[in-house]
Amino acid sequence: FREEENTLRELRIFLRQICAKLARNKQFYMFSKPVDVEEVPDYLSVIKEPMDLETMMTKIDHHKYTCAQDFLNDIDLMCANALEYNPDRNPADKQIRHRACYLQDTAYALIKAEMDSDFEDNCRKIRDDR
Ligand SMILES: COC(=O)[C@H](Cc1ccco1)c1ccncc1
Repeated sequence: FREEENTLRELRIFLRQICAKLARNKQFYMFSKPVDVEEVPDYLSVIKEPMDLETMMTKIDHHKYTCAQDFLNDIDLMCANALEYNPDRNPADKQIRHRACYLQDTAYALIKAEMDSDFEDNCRKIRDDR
């Protein structure tokens, strides 16, 4: 219906703002584009479903997200990938894990702070009815 399309359009505009804000943050540069498999040849043998902010921006444009939780599920995936691929207790791995957790908490906080819960409930209803 037209009302549903208006709601989903508003969701896409909102999610693009969140995604752009995260991608602008210098601390999250390693999440802004796909991990370079030239640089890490074994990445795809360890991580079955890579995810990054540029890919998420494209998914918004392709109408892949019908509610904020779908978007946050990809944030969770991106974070889990970083924890899985960088598990060691050396400083580099510890820093990327910390950044992954910081990005995840920031994404949830931004969405909770700026999204009306009735709006998200409406989006979830549209998703579940589809
Ligand atoms: C989400 O980013 C990653 O998991 C890669 C893994 C990686 C290891 C070596 C090259 O890339 C990363 C990039 C930059 N700094 C830390 C780790």
